[in-house]
Amino acid sequence: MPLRLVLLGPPASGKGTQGRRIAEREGLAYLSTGALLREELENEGPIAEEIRPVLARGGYVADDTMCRIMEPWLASHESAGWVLDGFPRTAAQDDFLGRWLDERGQSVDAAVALEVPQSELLGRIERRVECPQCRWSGQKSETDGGHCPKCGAVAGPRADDGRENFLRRFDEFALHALPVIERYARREKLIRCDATDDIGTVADRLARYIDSLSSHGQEA
Ligand SMILES: Nc1ncnc2c1ncn2[C@@H]1O[C@H](COP(=O)(O)OP(=O)(O)O)[C@@H](O)[C@H]1O
Repeated sequence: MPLRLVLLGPPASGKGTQGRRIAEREGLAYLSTGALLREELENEGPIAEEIRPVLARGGYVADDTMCRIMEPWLASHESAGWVLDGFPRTAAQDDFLGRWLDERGQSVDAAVALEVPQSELLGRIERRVECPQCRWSGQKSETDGGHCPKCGAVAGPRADDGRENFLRRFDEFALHALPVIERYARREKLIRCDATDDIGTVADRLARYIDSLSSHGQEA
């Protein structure tokens, strides 16, 4: 059975960095909804006007819109394993995902909650850059003199990574996404992972959790 994972955690907790590593290691597809939305903005796609003010103020995009975006992606990855970074972020999105998978006899195998104190997150946000070409994202210190380590394009700060925007996103996380984390805890599908250490240490920790998932069902 392909592995289906969701990554949960506050802004800058490392969902993108760790999500890509997990996907690469396990041979899974990876989707960042945040990157998808930023691409939509840059390409002036059909929902660009709707989402522009929402992203600018650090709010969450409407559930209906998010589910409409997710449906074709899920459909085109129906028989694949995947790592979702940024979805579901609300109870309604979690209901949608659960229904969609259930109709196909599938389910989320585990949710990984990356835990980092808020004081550390703010520092990470201030140092974060993203590549406009391949959407690699990481700390400025990981770039090659400002160039993306993956494709070489010039990486720069995200427009939504100011302090005020971060604080609003953090509030949205506490209000909407924490209850989703609690849902997975009640379903006994939650892996809580201390994500304060360096990238390699957190990646090794996650790899151990995921290995034990694959070999013992959900008993990680
Ligand atoms: N599932 C979602 N539901 C609502 N809004 C979303 C969702 N995924 C992404 N977004 C929007 O995209 C923004 C950026 O997301 P992301 O790149 O994951 O950054 P972060 O996790 O640092 O907030 C969010 O602040 C929100 O406005």
